[in-house]
Amino acid sequence: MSAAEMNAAALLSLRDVQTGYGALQVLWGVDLEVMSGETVLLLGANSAGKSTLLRTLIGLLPCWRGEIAFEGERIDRLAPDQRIRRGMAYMSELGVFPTLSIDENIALGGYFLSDAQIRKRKEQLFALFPDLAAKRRDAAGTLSGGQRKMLGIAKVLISEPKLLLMDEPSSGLAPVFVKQVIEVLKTSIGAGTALLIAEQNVAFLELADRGYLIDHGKVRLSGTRAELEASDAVRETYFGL
Ligand SMILES: Nc1ncnc2c1ncn2[C@@H]1O[C@H](COP(=O)(O)OP(=O)(O)OP(=O)(O)O)[C@@H](O)[C@H]1O
Repeated sequence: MSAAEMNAAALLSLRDVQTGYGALQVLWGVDLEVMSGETVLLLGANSAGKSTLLRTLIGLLPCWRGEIAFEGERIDRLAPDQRIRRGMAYMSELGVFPTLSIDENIALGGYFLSDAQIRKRKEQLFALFPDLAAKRRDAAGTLSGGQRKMLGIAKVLISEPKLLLMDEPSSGLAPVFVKQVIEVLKTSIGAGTALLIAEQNVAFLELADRGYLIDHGKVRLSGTRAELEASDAVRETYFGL
């Protein structure tokens, strides 16, 4: 069965995805789905393969075997920009260009939109992120770690993606900023945007409809938020219990 046939209603559907770096195989056959508007958490210990999976989904790494379908169509041979034009967006752990201004960083996220669309979306985003609006001409490198994450989020939201892939939005942040990022994601993500978030921080479970636990490049467990919260495997991975 192809990835698209597995669940025709899924926004994103993966079947037997395998990849790695040179001789090192990291993903060993991942099956996963994200439905429209859903928030899905990708949990897993260090080196489990979460970042590798997100890079493969956006096309920064080739898919060695298996299939990736987006809105029912194979995308695993498309270049990243073609995937972005179809409605995917990717926020890496770094997220922003420190030497460019806040304004320029946000505009970059919408590089394929018209100037008029960029202007309109920027004003909507600045209304959502007043801290960024106040500093819009300043270099992104002058922002605090928490504000940089907000900018990274604003930058990927400008294109109003159907699916936003986020790699560890909590990385490098103090707990107080992690809470802020979670709040911003709650309030700024529209119903039309599905999220797939790779995280080590279980606090993100509060955002999730469902999640997957990745272990050594395979899905060890999947379930609803409540099922993951109650899971011994998740507890073992995150709290060593
Ligand atoms: N550019 C690379 N070249 C070679 N090996 C890599 C590269 N990036 C990651 N790896 C290896 O791939 C494996 C999975 O790493 P990955 O970054 O996907 O894990 P992760 O689950 O995202 O972990 P973390 O939470 O620590 O980022 C690790 O063994 C890592 O050393």
